[in-house]
Order: sequence, then C-alpha cells, then structure tokens
Amino acid sequence: MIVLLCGLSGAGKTTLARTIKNKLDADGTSAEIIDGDEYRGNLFKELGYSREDRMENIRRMGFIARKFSRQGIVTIVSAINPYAQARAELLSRYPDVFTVHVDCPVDVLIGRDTKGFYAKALLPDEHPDKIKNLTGINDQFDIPATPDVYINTHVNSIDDCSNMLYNFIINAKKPVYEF
Ligand SMILES: Nc1ncnc2c1ncn2[C@@H]1O[C@H](COP(=O)(O)OP(=O)(O)OP(=O)(O)O)[C@@H](O)[C@H]1O
Ligand SMILES: Nc1ncnc2c1ncn2[C@@H]1O[C@H](COP(=O)(O)OS(=O)(=O)O)[C@@H](O)[C@H]1O
Repeated sequence: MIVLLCGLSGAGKTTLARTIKNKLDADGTSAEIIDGDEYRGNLFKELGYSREDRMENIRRMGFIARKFSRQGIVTIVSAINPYAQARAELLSRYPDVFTVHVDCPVDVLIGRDTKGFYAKALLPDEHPDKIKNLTGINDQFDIPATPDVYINTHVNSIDDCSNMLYNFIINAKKPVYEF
C-alpha cells in the first residue's frame, strides 16, 4: 500500500513517517519512506516550488512508491503534496493509495517553525530574504476533502498520532490489482 501523507511544512509528516516505519519494522512488516526533502535533495535537484514542479515532484514520488508497494512494502510518501489534482492523479493511477491529512493550525506551525521558513515567509514583501511561495502562508494548499485518515498533530501527541496511523495501516487492506 501507498500511504500518502500530506500537510504543511512542520505539521509532522517526517516525524510520523519515521515513528511508524520503526513500529512496522519491529513487527516484521517491510516499510519504506519516500520523503520530499530527501528525494528533492538527491534525485530531483532541478525541481523548485512552482505548481508545475510540485506536480512533477509528486508524480515522480508516486511512481517510485508504486515500485515498492508492488513488492508488498508499506510505502509512506511524506511530502506537502498541496494540490488536489496531484493527489487525484495518484489515486487514479495506482490501486493502493490511501490519503492521510496531517493537519496542524498555521499559527501553531509559525510557533514551531522548525526550519525558519515561516518567519521568512512573513517578512515584508520588499525584504530580500522573504519566501514568496511557502505553502499555507502565500502558496496554495487544497485541504483533502475525503482523506482516509485525518490526524491533528496539535491536539494529539506524537505517540497518539503514530498509534492511530499505525493501526489504520495494519488494518487497511485494499486489494492490489495487477495491471
Ligand atoms: N503530534 C505530533 N506529531 C508529529 N510531530 C509533532 C507532534 N507534536 C509536535 N511535533 C513536532 O513538530 C515537528 C514536525 O516536524 P516534521 O519535520 O516532522 O514536519 P514535516 O511535516 O515533515 O515538515 P516538512 O514538510 O518541512 O518536512 C517536530 O519538531 C515534532 O517533534
Ligand atoms: N516555498 C516552499 N514551500 C514549501 N516547502 C519549501 C519551500 N521552500 C523550501 N521548502 C522545503 O521543501 C520541503 C517541501 O518539499 P515537498 O514536500 O517535496 O513539497 S511539495 O510541495 O512538492 O510536496 C519543505 O519541507 C521545506 O523544507
């Protein structure tokens, strides 16, 4: 199965992906994480943050994820994945995709600001360091209308969030059709 985490930067996707992979490893279930930062930094270096590049980023991650999931590996795609169109494309292309909205209020994310991006996005327009396309501040995020799982990392602890998602993964079994 492909577990498509989506949510704003700092919402907790990487934290949850790693925690869940550890849990799955511990019970003997193969798992792999396809992480936006990791793939962008190593394989997709030419991609930026325009709509077109984000769409392409998700297309590529989905393609790779399917290679793993076909082998029975629980494949967690951890990326902001902001567009309904990109998510719908993966859902229509692959038979084993589950969407997980990792949610957290923007004001809490501005407080977490683990990478300093929110402070830069909130700088005045004329500031040379201003980020002009940070998802959730000045770039689009389409809230998933019907996610398979909704997780709010502001109201639930890391333990509770990862247990919720882990339980979903081990119970969910969509048939995987060959094509
Ligand atoms: N319930 C929670 N679940 C996950 N992370 C949490 C939770 N509560 C607090 N956090 C904290 O929020 C931060 C989330 O950072 P993380 O890198 O996982 O986010 P991300 O969504 O992967 O961001 P990015 O898109 O920038 O990679 C971590 O510092 C983590 O400790
Ligand atoms: N303008 C930006 N918007 C969002 N993330 C950014 C931006 N610039 C740099 N980043 C970094 O790139 C990561 C997001 O990459 P992805 O998850 O791969 O994004 S996605 O939009 O194409 O799905 C964030 O974790 C953050 O570290």
